[in-house]
Amino acid sequence: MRYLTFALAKGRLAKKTLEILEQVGYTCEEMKDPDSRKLIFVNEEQKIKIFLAKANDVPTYVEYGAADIGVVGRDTILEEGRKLYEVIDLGLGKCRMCVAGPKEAMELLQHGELIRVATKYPNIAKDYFYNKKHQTVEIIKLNGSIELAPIVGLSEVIVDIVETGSTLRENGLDVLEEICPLSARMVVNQVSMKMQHERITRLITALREVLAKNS
Ligand SMILES: Nc1ncnc2c1ncn2[C@@H]1O[C@H](COP(=O)(O)OP(=O)(O)OP(=O)(O)O)[C@@H](O)[C@H]1O
Ligand SMILES: O=P(O)(O)OC[C@H]1O[C@H](OP(=O)(O)OP(=O)(O)O)[C@H](O)[C@@H]1O
Repeated sequence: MRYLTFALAKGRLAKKTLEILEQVGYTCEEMKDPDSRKLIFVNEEQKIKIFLAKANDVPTYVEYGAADIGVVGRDTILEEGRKLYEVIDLGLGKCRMCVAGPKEAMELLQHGELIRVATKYPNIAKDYFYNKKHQTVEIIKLNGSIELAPIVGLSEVIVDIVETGSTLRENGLDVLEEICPLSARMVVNQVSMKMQHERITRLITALREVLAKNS
């Protein structure tokens, strides 16, 4: 039997993803060693390999077939726009993609003014403003602490993830528009879906049962 290779997003989603995989019977004890610098883990008996990668890179590994399966936030899937099958919503890491800013910026949005939008997600922001709202904006790509941008005058609004809303609140910003809900998804390489169809289908069914039991 061929190995089934998983690419998981490291960071926030990793621990819970591993717990869910464990519930469907896939385990990698070695991964639990916090001091390990090893990048890929193999379970010879179960014929699986698991590696953790930077979230943005997970769709790339899956599209090219370096991983058969990936687990990553929907934000990353939308931003990367890779060719893959999104097969299951794992319900982890629930949050929302929003346009946010100071209250006063609402008027600029409503009047379709040429505003500056700072974001870690330029493709999602472009799709939202250009295709859905037909509003011309200037997109400014940042890599973190996005909420700073309207405070220091880099942009009028931001497009970013909102979970509890505390970061916005503590910085005097508000959600101005909601773009879409987000959560972690399992994605599958298009060729693997055909070549390992039975095994992947069995995994999806087992995951559905675990998620139903957990809910
Ligand atoms: N409060 C939150 N902030 C950011 N991401 C969240 C939050 N809640 C859930 N998520 C989900 O968790 C995923 C991973 O978040 P994480 O912060 O670990 O990665 P990242 O933002 O890509 O990492 P980095 O800070 O290295 O750029 C996000 O892509 C998103 O789907
Ligand atoms: O609604 P909240 O619960 O406050 O969560 C949202 C915040 O968390 C994320 O930032 P992250 O912690 O990933 O740091 P970053 O700004 O460096 O990306 C996101 O970009 C928001 O800033």
